[in-house]
Formats: sequence, C-alpha cells, structure tokens
Amino acid sequence: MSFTQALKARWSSSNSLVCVGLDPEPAKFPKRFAGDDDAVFAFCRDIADATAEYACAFKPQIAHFAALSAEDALQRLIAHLHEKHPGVPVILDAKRGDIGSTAQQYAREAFDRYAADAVTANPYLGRDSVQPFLDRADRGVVILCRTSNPGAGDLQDLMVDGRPLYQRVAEKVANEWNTQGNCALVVGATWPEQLREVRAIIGDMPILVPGVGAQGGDAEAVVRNASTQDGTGLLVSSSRAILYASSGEDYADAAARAACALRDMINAAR
Ligand SMILES: O=C(O)c1cc(=O)[nH]c(=O)n1[C@@H]1O[C@H](COP(=O)(O)O)[C@@H](O)[C@H]1O
Repeated sequence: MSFTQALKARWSSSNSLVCVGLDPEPAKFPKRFAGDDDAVFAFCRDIADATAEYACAFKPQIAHFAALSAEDALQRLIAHLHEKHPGVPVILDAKRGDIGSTAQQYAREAFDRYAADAVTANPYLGRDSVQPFLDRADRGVVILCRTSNPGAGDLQDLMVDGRPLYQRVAEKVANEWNTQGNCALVVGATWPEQLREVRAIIGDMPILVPGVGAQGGDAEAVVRNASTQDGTGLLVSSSRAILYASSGEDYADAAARAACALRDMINAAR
C-alpha cells in the first residue's frame, strides 16, 4: 500500500487528523528516566503507545535523536511503531535536500535504514535533489512549502513571476513532481491564510501542518481553511504540547489527553 493510501485508510479508521511528533528532549523527561541509558527510546515508546489511538501518523524528528547519538533508538522506535501500531504511517522529519548522488543516500537512509513511510524534504535545490525520494512510489515525500517559523517569509514570500515562491513550490509539486501521487506539502498552522491559498492550488494533496500547540497555531482555522471536501487532507502535527504535557508520573496519560483534546478540537471544526 502506498503512503497516500495508508494515510487515507488511517484518517478513516482513527477518525483523527492528529500527527504525533516525537521530538525527545531528555531534560524534559520525567524523573523516572534519570540514569536510564535507553531513556530516549523508552520515553518515545511510552508516548507513542499512549497516543496511537488518536494518531493518523507519527513524526519522529531526526535531529532530536542524532544530537544525542541516539540513531539506534530512532531505528528501534520506528520498528516498534510498525510492529505495535501497524497502519499508522511514520514520517521521518529530516528536511533533506542535496545534489542527486547525496540525495540517493538520504533516501536510502530514510526508507531503508529507518524504514520510514515518508520523509520531509527541502525543495530549494530543485527537482533532481528530490527525485530519489519521488522515485520510491510506495513512500511519501513531504515537501516544505510555507514553514511555520517566524522567518518563513524571508525567502518563501519572494515574488516569482507575480506569485510568492511558496505558491510556485505548491504549483510545481502538484503539477510536475507528483507524477506518482506520493507527494505532500508542509504549511505551518501559524499561517492560516497561506494554508487556504495552498489548498486552492493543490487539490486534495495532503498537507502536513506543524505549528499548533507550542508554536501557537489555531487548529480550528487550519481545518476551516485547508481541509479537503471530505474533511480530511491534513496531518495536524504537535510535538512538545503532547510529549511534555506532564513531567510527572502521569506523562503518558497526559500525552494521551492532549492528543485526544487536539483530535476533538479538530473534529469539531470539520
Ligand atoms: O517539517 C516539519 O515537521 C516542520 C516544519 C515546519 O514548518 N515547522 C515545524 O515546526 N516543523 C517541525 O514540527 C515540529 C514542531 O514541534 P512543536 O512546536 O513542539 O509542536 C518540530 O519537530 C519541527 O521541526
């Protein structure tokens, strides 16, 4: 089953558009993990197991593992997600982008080493830099379009032939790069107006929407402006607001409550 098919099936079976971001920061872990050599894996596993029923996808962020020399924990975590939560797609957030020969290695890393169902990619180097990801028809390629951060507009809003660059990216991906039907875009929840504009350009292509929770984006506005006709089309991603909902012994229950509350808020708006 392709990434897009798996995502559609999961939207339906979970009745949720929530993507649970897995961004481990050991300084924020509950006390019980102090001195645990495998804390990164154990914490993320506990959160994932507690939130899976509310998740349309999981999104581990690679720098949060690599900075801790915890690539092995990431590999085991993704294997755990596939084994215990089959049918929940795993998006590796790596924002890759490089010349073709290096991009091929990034594709192998994401899809073969880590066994991710999809990976985030940066379009700045152009089509050949994304091609090794696009070629994997069974996997998803989630391409940065209008990112959630305050400086997103510095380059992404520059006008190109009368339209901002992020709209040109949306057009190019929808009309030229998505030949295998395996593309999605990233647009931040912090930009509801741009979400509406991107949705008008790309039809039903999925949009990964980070920026609710810790970055203050409005989940209801996201749904109003960017869901598809059938009330899906979105992966509304939250990391810190779910992961660190409690630093006490109830961390997993608190994460589940936070994911459930986000799901319910989204569902009330769609
Ligand atoms: O590609 C991403 O996932 C991403 C794109 C973007 O525009 N903004 C953004 O915040 N992200 C990622 O989404 C996560 C957001 O985390 P929280 O702000 O804690 O929910 C982080 O892992 C970011 O790296």
